[in-house]
Amino acid sequence: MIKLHNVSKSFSQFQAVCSVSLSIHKGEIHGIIGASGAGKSTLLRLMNLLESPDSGKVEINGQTLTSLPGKDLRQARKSIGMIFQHFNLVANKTVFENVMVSLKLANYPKNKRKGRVMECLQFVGLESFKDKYPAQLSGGQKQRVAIARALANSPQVLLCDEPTSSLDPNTTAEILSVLKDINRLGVTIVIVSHEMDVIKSICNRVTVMADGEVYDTVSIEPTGIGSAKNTPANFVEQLTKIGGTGHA
Ligand SMILES: Nc1ncnc2c1ncn2[C@@H]1O[C@H](COP(=O)(O)OP(=O)(O)OP(=O)(O)O)[C@@H](O)[C@H]1O
Repeated sequence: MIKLHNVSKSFSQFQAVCSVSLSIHKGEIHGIIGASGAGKSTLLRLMNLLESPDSGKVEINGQTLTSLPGKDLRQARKSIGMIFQHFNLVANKTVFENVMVSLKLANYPKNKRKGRVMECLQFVGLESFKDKYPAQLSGGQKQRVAIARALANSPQVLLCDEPTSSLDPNTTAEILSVLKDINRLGVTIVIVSHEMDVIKSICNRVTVMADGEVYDTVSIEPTGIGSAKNTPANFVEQLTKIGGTGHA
């Protein structure tokens, strides 16, 4: 589904991602974990070319994103949604308008836009909040709007950058449950998180990063939302000890 081949990215002299090769399987929920500064967010942003790699190749669904001209890249990006830790909503637009932006940018058929926005808001349980502004919403509600916006163009992949790191445990569980529902629709999910319990509760496979490199990728049995309670101090070490189904 997503294939990275020897992908590298530097900022000035600093190499944030060093020759990473990784395959994300269709339909899985794939976690990326590692210490602060390990390169997790950069790696995620390389998957949709929000960061362009210095070298290497990024493939999605057999399409090599790194060799597509601008117009084709914009088209290919419609199949990749993304959500962020701080939601990135437009403050002076309503919930409805925030989701609409995504359809306008993708040139979605005009006569179907309103219906599609409402469908997406319904999916995340926020149709009655459509005329509110982001400042009138809780963190969890803001993330739901961001999810609705990311889903508007029916992506095949959803990239999630620390989607629950600003949320309390109950709201985290609610958002993870929405992500699980999205995955059941067939959407492949990649989730960057430093929260071990988040990774353990929903991911099928996990990639551990350290110093810009992939330390390991392991399969795990998701424990279920809300059931994993530990947040170990040394999560990289802990993760490699998870008694899952072994190397992937
Ligand atoms: N746009 C940028 N300009 C300069 N340096 C950057 C940029 N983006 C990331 N970096 C650096 O690259 C390294 C990896 O950053 P990245 O955000 O990918 O790590 P991370 O594992 O997601 O960390 P965290 O968990 O703290 O968010 C860091 O040292 C960071 O300072």
